[in-house]
Amino acid sequence: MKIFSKEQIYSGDKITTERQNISSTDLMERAGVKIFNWIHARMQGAQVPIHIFCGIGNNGGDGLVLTRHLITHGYNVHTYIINCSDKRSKDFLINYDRVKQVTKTWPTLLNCSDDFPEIGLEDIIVDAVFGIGLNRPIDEWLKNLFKHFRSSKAFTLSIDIPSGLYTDRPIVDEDAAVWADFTLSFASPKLVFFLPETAQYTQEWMVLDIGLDSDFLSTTQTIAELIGKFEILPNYIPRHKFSHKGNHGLALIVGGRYGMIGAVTLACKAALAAGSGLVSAYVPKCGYVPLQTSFPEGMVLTCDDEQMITSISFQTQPSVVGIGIGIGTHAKTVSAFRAFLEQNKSPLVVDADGINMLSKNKDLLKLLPTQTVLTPHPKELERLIGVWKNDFDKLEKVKALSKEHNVIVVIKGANSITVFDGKLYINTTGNPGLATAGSGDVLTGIITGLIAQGYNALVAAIFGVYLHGLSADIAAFKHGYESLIASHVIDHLGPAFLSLLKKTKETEESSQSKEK
Ligand SMILES: NC(=O)C1=CN([C@@H]2O[C@H](COP(=O)(O)OP(=O)(O)OC[C@H]3O[C@@H](n4cnc5c(N)ncnc54)[C@H](OP(=O)(O)O)[C@@H]3O)[C@@H](O)[C@H]2O)[C@@H](O)CC1
Ligand SMILES: Nc1ncnc2c1ncn2[C@@H]1O[C@H](COP(=O)(O)OP(=O)(O)O)[C@@H](O)[C@H]1O
Ligand SMILES: [K+]
Repeated sequence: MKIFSKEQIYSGDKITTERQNISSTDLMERAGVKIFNWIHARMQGAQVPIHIFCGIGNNGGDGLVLTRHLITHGYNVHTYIINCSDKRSKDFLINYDRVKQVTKTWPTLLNCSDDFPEIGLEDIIVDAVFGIGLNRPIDEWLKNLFKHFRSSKAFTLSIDIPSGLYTDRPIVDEDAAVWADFTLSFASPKLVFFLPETAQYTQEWMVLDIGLDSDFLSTTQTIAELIGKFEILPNYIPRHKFSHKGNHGLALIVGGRYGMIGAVTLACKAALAAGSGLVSAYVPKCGYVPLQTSFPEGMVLTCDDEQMITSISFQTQPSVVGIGIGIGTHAKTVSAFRAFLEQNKSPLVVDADGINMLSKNKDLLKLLPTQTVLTPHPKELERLIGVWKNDFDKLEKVKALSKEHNVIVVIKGANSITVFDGKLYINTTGNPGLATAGSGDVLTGIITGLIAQGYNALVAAIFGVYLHGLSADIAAFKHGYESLIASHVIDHLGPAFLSLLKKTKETEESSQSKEK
């Protein structure tokens, strides 16, 4: 699903009204009706007090359309206008007048020094204060209003975006935005729903289709895309009946040191379970017996050193090399890594200490083949790009690194983001059960295994992150978040592939889906 920028949404609005020959008021009516339908389907006329807080722009206008339809359907509605500015949008004013036609009770005007209305625990708050048009910090009174929402503990539904959040900037203060239970967003979810500093402001979200021009929707290139099942499926490469292991590549995992052989084992197993035809490990000698014992499907190559990798040389030509897991950053290992990069001809996936070595020896970045996949966790990323001021700054820094060295960077975490060529691919699978030792090693193995069998590096990174999360989601049903361990993610890769290919509704990967 595309994630449009604020500018793109405004232009989509304009194009739609022109091409469909409708007014902006008509489009607002559509938006408000969609929200009404969503509420009505769930509330079925229940007389729970609904408090609708409207700003004076078009987000407030949406709130007023909703007010009118709720009133005409007999709901218990209390509408408030946040009267902090003299400017009112045209469609706000039109809908303000239209409310008059359905009730004798005018919305309550809240001047920005007034007391707040009482909100009961069982009531519902609709937040239509600001949408994507917020353009400056909000004042103290508004912050206190948002705090009042929060302390009421009433269910809070935000329209389009939790008020107070910008689409393209961080907020400085957690009281400066509404903490929504649910957000109904128009046209596309907003990027801030997926970033660590702002995701907390909405627990759940859904996109409402308001019939924007279909050409606009399909041809507009966005800088961010949400990756779900329907983005992944077209990239899936089916197996041929007569294929043999030689058709599905050789993945080589290079890493490990004394005490860190388990990480390599996890990555190797994951590469095989992701579909690589053959998998080899390249480890120090101490890894030979454990790997041969615990990973009978694999081959094991060793360097001369017992405890750590001091040279990397092998006779085979792997389809891809996954390097860095548990490898350490000893000077001898750095030299071996440098020598390897100078003559390497295979595509690369670099993780963990591989990334740490790149961070400490930035000249090595120049030796990476194009479209190398880097999979840093937040600390590794910080070593690589430096401290960031906020999520937006982080994304810019990663884009710059990716562009300069022509590499694909997977920013790991909840909603991992794969960055390449200025574009962000935001993952929708995965759960906090993945916050466990070794889950990153499994991810590296999966991506390496996908490249081995012929997926291009960008697809492998996006698909690998998706599959890793999906497998963890399936495994979490059995094991719960706490008991989920990295091996379970490998064990459930099979069910993850199957669920991806199954055509039933139950395979929908997330409740956060586009409206049907
Ligand atoms: N296709 C779609 O997606 C559709 C979108 N629609 C809806 O339109 C929404 C966007 O509407 P919008 O452009 O009127 O902006 P909105 O967010 O209502 O706020 C602007 C007002 O707030 C004010 N203001 C700003 N900052 C402030 C501050 N800190 N403190 C105080 N005031 C502040 C600002 O004042 P000004 O800068 O003019 O002085 C202005 O008056 C969008 O989110 C969606 O809900 C649908 O109706 C139809 C289809
Ligand atoms: N809360 C979370 N929700 C979803 N995925 C998560 C969460 N926490 C961690 N992950 C995923 O788990 C993996 C952890 O990787 P990493 O920190 O490198 O682990 P390790 O070094 O132990 O192998 C990443 O793929 C990350 O995206
Ligand atoms: K809002």
